[in-house]
Amino acid sequence: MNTLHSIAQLRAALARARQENKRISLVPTMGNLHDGHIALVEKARQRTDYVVVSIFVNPLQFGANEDLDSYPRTLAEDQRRLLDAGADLVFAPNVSEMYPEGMNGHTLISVPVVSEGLCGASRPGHFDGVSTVVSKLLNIVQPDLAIFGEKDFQQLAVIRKMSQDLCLPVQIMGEPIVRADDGLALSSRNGYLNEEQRRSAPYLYQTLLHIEQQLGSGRRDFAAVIDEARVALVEAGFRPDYLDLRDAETLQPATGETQDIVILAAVYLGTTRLIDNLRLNLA
Ligand SMILES: Nc1ncnc2c1ncn2[C@@H]1O[C@H](COP(=O)(O)OP(=O)(O)OP(=O)(O)O)[C@@H](O)[C@H]1O
Ligand SMILES: CC(C)(CO)[C@@H](O)C(=O)[O-]
Ligand code: BAL
Repeated sequence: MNTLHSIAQLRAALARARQENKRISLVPTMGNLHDGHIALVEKARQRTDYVVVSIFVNPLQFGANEDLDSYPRTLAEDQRRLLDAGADLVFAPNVSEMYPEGMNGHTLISVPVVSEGLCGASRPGHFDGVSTVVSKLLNIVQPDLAIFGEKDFQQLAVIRKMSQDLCLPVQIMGEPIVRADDGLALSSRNGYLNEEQRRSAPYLYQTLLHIEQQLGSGRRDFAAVIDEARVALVEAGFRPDYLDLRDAETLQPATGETQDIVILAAVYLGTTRLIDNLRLNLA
């Protein structure tokens, strides 16, 4: 397994794989890999012959007051995990390789509607940064398949729409959330939590399960169900950013008619922002 830092080297390596008629997949990440990332790599290995994992902490998707500088960068450990997981190639460019003329004035990909609201409202410009870097990575690697986690539910919806609207010749696949034994969705940012916060954190998923149970038992007063859950989160020490019921396909607010629902949440625990979601069918 090679780690390459330049686009030119990567393209040369991929040309060789293509000559051998290999089907290529891409798993885009920001590194600090955990079992959630490894599940994506394993799916990529099952589906394709040649797995590329990108590791790039993309400054374009971070807001001015966010954790770009403190985001964990653990390339050596990530390489060990990817070797064990059977990845073929790691692409770990630095910022100047991806943005040689800087980020000011760089072309932006902006996906309307689906990137507005939720994380898009709390993190202005975030999804333009994600869409832009993902489209660059897809153009650089030109994979047959690209795999993303459903933990970043809105991100996956944004990437699917971008890919469809721009006729990108790639299959976009989403993979289920991998959780710790206590239910907390794995995330690099869990590493920011102190011991006490880490003990409280699974309550977020328990809250989603409770909402699912309420809806499953027939409640349709969505606003009240959400308000009760929000109060419970606050009482448990969380600061909710959003907690919402959406149509899982369109991400528009769920109505009494919506069957395919996703409960979407972003909360702060101390200064750490956690996201999670749960999809359910009310048919
Ligand atoms: N627990 C998880 N289960 C499945 N996929 C995941 C999980 N966590 C992250 N992913 C996916 O891995 C890919 C890379 O995500 P990223 O490197 O940002 O990891 P992360 O742990 O979500 O980090 P962050 O804390 O920044 O959200 C994304 O497609 C993301 O949805
Ligand atoms: C898709 C991604 C790698 C783009 O930087 C990032 O948003 C992430 O890790 O989910
Ligand atoms: N996991 C999505 C990347 C981000 O939060 O910036």
